[in-house]
Amino acid sequence: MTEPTERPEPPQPSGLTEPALEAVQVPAPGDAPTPQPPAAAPSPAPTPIRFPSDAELMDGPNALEDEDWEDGEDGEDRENRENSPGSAEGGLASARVSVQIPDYPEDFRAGFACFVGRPNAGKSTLTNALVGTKVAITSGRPQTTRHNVRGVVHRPTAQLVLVDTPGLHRPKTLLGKRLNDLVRQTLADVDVVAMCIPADEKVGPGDRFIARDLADLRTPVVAVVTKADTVSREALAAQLLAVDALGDWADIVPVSAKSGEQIDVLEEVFVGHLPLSPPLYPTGEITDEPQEVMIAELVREAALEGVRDELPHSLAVVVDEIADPRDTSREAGLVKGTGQRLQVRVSLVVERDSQKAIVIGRSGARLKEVGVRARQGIERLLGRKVYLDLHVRTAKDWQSDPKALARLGF
Ligand SMILES: Nc1nc2c(ncn2[C@@H]2O[C@H](COP(=O)(O)OP(=O)(O)OP(=O)(O)O)[C@@H](O)[C@H]2O)c(=O)[nH]1
Repeated sequence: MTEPTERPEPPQPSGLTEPALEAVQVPAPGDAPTPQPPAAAPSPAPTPIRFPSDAELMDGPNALEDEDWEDGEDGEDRENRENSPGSAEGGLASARVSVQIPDYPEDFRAGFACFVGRPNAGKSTLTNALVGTKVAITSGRPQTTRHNVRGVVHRPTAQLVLVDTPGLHRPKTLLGKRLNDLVRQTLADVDVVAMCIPADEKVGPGDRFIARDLADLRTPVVAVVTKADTVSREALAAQLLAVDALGDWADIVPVSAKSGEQIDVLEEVFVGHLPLSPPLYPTGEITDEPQEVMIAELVREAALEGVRDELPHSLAVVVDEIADPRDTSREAGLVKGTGQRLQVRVSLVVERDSQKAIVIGRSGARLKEVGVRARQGIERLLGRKVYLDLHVRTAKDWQSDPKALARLGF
């Protein structure tokens, strides 16, 4: 997976190919080109080169503004001009400039925002609401987010890259500790952090734990009171006061990702903290998560629908193989009778056999439902028909086994 804190190389704005001014070459007087006779021809007496006087140079055309000096100019013409003896242009002929006109405004801002907050605070839903499409998985079960899913919000004057993190929490397992480290690493490197606190739950020890952690951070932190639609105006006002007392915030914004209320305000607040920068992602790109991660997340989301509390922590999903029948270079390993469907093989890894039974369900009924739901999401994501093959495996206590964690991509 791409490191969440990595600032990607800004993409080349379309139509621009050379860095500004890189191509400028103004030769020194001694560099005036000397005509070379053809190798085989008898050497005529060399034409003496007269370097123009200062007055001639001042009167002559300014090579940097010379309109005739277009890229389309025929090479022969150029050579003739360069070689024309005594010409003032001969001395300055190779002076050339390429000017870049950026296709984004001068005051364009771009950068990263990161959500933190206790599990289930609404971070993934908020990411999706800001991006305007589903890029992060959500579920009613805590800790469904394991990866830094990025969504990119494109606006005419700004680009906001959202980094969704697992919730910071008191670690109980090795996985828990690694997740916390991952979050801290991310926070130090983004332009603005948003701490999510749900409107419908009292500020508690979990929030205080995170707020304390954020206090040492140099990055500005905005408090976001999520799920504002779930409470009355009075209750929301009381929650805003409680959140205000919790830390030293750059801003406090109540939002509802469900109704869309105040999402635009939050966006504006985030953009205000971003540096002046060219766009970081090409227009239209909304996430840089690898396709396989998106597929695995869709399967995990489908598998977590309606299961008991313990499972979300114990379930990992890995894409084992993606085989395309349209790829004529491969024949082996394709399932016959599935037509041109992309064949996606995925493993659902649990910690105990009892969990395996839950995921599979009676006579495989649950797994079948998971497959149908996940396949629909994957087909929407990829824009083509998919044959989805799900396998459930047990890897005993994988959350506390460093080798198993590495194999599962943590
Ligand atoms: N009514 C309402 N529910 C919301 C809102 N935002 C999120 N939820 C619900 O809250 C639950 C948790 O939302 P998520 O976005 O998965 O929360 P999260 O913070 O990403 O959770 P973790 O991945 O566990 O850290 C889901 O059931 C959402 O549907 C909102 O604005 N209004």
